Amino acid sequence: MESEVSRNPWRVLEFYSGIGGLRYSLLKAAVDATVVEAFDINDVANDVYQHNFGHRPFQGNIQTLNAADLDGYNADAWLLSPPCQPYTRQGLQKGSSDARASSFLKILELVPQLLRPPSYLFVENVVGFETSDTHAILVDILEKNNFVTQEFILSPLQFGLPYSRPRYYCLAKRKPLSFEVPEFNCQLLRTPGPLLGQTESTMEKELLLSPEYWDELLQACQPVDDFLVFKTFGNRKDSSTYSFHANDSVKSDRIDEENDVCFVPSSLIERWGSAMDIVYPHSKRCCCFTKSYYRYVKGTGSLLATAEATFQTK
Ligand SMILES: C[S@@+](CC[C@H](N)C(=O)[O-])C[C@H]1O[C@@H](n2cnc3c(N)ncnc32)[C@H](O)[C@@H]1O
Repeated sequence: MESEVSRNPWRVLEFYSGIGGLRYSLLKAAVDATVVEAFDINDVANDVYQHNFGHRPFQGNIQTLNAADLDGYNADAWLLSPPCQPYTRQGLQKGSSDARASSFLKILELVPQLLRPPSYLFVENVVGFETSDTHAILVDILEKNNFVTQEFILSPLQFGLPYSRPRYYCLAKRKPLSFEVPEFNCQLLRTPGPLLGQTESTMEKELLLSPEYWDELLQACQPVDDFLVFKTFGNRKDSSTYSFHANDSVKSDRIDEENDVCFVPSSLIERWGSAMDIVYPHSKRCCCFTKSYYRYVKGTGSLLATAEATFQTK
């Protein structure tokens, strides 16, 4: 992809920048690119982004941007990870009629008005987006504005990363740019092979349905520990288990600051049991951490415990 663009480094706009996941991906992809602006409405996310990258995103509603604003950045590539709540399988799946979809629809509507449209687009969302009316609008607008697309549903596990939730990705290039394997245009692909110029074979498609394929991926991927910033967690305890007593209070047990240990109190484990998704540094999978992390037992992410709590009676 890199050699196709005349300008280096690429000028990139990161919409819905959050804490900067897509910017990290850009770094990892080792593309010669510079993020000329990031946009997010949430000040806490922007604090984290600023901490991570030393640049504070433009703080405001993306819906207020107009074509002249976007042309002003003269960007080669747009990265977009719009809110996923309108499309999640657990949600109401209101799609484009959900107010949280409006800003993305507005950005798409601006594409035909641009004097300097981007050459590349990258869209990320949850599984469920691909069957939504917003998806139909995305594909229609891209096609009418000379973009070719390839779409994927991929799990980070397929790249050796301990995160098990598959995601929807759309890659778009403006003609005359093209994909290495154009036969995959306008298809929804489920293996990373086509990204590397390989075909998605019938055998691979069958493999995707087999639990053994996913088990093997789980075994082969890196542990969560490789991605933890605070490696000192739990170091001051000799063992990886952490003891506390039956009548210890729940509220203060979540993080033991003195010992730099995070754990889930066994009283909670006993109460909620298998409903809780607890992951440890050695785990080979986890699920998305949301802003309601730990406030609910289910659906707000895996709980990270750096030590296992053991239950003791006094
Ligand atoms: C799915 S998250 C993106 C996550 C991001 N890729 C990351 O790595 O953290 C969606 C983000 O869009 C932001 N957002 C939602 N609606 C917005 C709007 N209308 N204008 C600007 N930002 C918005 C939210 O604050 C949230 O950070």
